[in-house]
Amino acid sequence: MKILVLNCGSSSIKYKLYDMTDESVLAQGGAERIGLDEAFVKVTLKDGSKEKIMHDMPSHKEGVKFVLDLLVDPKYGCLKSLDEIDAVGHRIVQGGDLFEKSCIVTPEVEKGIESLIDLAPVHNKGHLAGLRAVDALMPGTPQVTVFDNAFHSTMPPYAYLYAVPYEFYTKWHVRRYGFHGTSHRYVSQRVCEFLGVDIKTQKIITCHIGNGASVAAVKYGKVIDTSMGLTPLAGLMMGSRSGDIDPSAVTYLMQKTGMGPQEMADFLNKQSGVLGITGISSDMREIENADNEGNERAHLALQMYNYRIKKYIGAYAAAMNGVDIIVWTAGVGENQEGVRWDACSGLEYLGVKMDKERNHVRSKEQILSADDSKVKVVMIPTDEEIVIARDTRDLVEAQKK
Ligand SMILES: Nc1ncnc2c1ncn2[C@@H]1O[C@H](COP(=O)(O)OP(=O)(O)O)[C@@H](O)[C@H]1O
Ligand SMILES: CC(=O)OP(=O)(O)O
Ligand SMILES: [Mg+2]
Repeated sequence: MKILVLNCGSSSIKYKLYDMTDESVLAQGGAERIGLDEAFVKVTLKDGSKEKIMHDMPSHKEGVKFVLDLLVDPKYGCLKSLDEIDAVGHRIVQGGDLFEKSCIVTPEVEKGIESLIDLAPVHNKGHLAGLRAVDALMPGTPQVTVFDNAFHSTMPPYAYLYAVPYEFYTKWHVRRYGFHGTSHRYVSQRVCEFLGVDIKTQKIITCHIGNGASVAAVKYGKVIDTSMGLTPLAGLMMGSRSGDIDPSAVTYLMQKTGMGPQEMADFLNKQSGVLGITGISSDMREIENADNEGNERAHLALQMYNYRIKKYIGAYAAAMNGVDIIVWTAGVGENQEGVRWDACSGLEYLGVKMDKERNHVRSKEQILSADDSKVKVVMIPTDEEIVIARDTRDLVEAQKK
């Protein structure tokens, strides 16, 4: 069975084509700057090298079409015909309380995802455009949606409710949902396989630190709390998102500046976080470089960023009455040793003792803590796409029966 996995962002499409007989990746790449000038696709070639192909993609429909064209291209692809693709799996960030499990796409599912656009404004619009583009270009091909909030659906009400009038929850579904669930699920399960322990006995804190970033408390295999909330804006400080902020600061600023809700939401999602503090970039590699060159705001942003991760680790150790494993994953978590080192320093009281040499590593399954550390700190490179491909295979096969 061949499965195409698509992660359609607001201006990007990441794709991976799998042969599910051995879960090998047949083709992969990513389109960027969709809807903007100078759009391009970066394709990983068979020898592992990457090539950038400039191509105008005014919308996701053209983006998906170009990705599909590349899959049947003799140089960049590996298929003779798109008919060889048995199913397409999509990452969907917000399923709200409509979707707590992966599902086969029907017109009702599409409508449900559309109704949730306001609760993941940066993400759901692109996902829907991707689903519809596949519908139009590969009619009849089964599609499966895998939701970022699904793994967090085990949180108890006392963790997911906000302390506002209860009707806000019953009428408007305002509550904590949590995101990056596919990643938190993958790394919490994988770290237990890696360490040879039973997940049902472990208290795990998973740190998914990428451009979007979140922490989850996974107790005995189930999420009991996570840092993102109603939308992916809450919790940690991120590339361009504020993370936690006093709601009064938001209403105060709206009064003072005359900004409306949409404009304010744009500021909090796109102009805040590391970008907002430094004025340099939302890309953590650039911030690390600027810090090394003595830029004070970059230094401050890193201190804020790491301090907030540390606070969530402490909070979730308290929530679980201890912690056995801390996992680091995603772009920053896998590549930036300084972030891991700072966020895990000063946690000796919890039984965390990092090993500097082991921590000097990138994107590899590896223990980062010292042998005598009570808590195992481990890096597990995330693989959201394989989880999506497996769910897609399972649902499509079950439907055939
Ligand atoms: N070698 C690297 N490759 C990719 N991202 C990296 C690397 N080192 C650091 N990063 C940082 O990781 C972040 C992107 O993480 P990623 O998990 O890809 O985010 P997202 O999936 O939310 O786009 C950026 O801030 C980037 O600077
Ligand atoms: C939910 C979320 O923040 O996703 P991403 O990290 O891909 O932006
Ligand atoms: Mg990501």
